[in-house]
Amino acid sequence: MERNTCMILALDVTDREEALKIAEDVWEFVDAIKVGYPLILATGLGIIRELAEFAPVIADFKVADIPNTNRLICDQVFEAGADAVIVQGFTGRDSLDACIDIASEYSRDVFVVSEMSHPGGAEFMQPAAEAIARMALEAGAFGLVAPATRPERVKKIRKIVGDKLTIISPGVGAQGGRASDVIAAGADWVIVGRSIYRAESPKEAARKIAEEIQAELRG
Ligand SMILES: O=C1C[C@H](C(=O)O)N([C@@H]2O[C@H](COP(=O)(O)O)[C@@H](O)[C@H]2O)C(=O)N1
Repeated sequence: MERNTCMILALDVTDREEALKIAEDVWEFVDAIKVGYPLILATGLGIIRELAEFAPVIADFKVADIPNTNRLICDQVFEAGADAVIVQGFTGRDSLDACIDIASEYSRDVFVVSEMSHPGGAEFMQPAAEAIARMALEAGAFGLVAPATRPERVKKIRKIVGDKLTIISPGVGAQGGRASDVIAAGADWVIVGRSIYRAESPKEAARKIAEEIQAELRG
């Protein structure tokens, strides 16, 4: 993924037309579009190829099963045209390896969730987050998901992986995180959903956040 806007759109709408309209409106302000169960369950996997016309697509399925099932899932995801997949790390190294093996067959990328951004992410995942980050690094993942709601955690996880893994951070806006704070803490991309797709003008909302990020990067 080319890094220039440092922003990923989380397109969690459940209508195909609305999804395509928002993608058309905001594509110039994002480096990728993240889709997940809400949109895919509502419209089917075909939306991935349609959105790929606007930007690289990250399939956020939080893949978290035994190795064989993970393999089967990731095969479908990349067959559908996704550029990357988001998987959970808490299921352990063999399950992660299965995802990375399939991704490398398609020359595609795997992001591993280290710690989730909502309050519950601090209960069971936070204690394991650093070990998951180390595992992702050793396993050859492309990147990590780390919480924009806790920039100090992103800083800690960045220390563990150095510049070897890309960090993408959800939790900006609706969950209380600030884009500039988490970029300053070491995230490479921020993931933004409701603050854009629920805005009066998604285009203007995306422009505003992109400008905030660029101001932070200029220092
Ligand atoms: O820890 C995580 C993991 C997960 C992810 O990105 O993998 N997300 C996703 O990021 C987006 C934030 O949306 P909004 O809150 O801007 O509307 C949604 O698609 C969430 O499912 C998190 O919010 N936190």
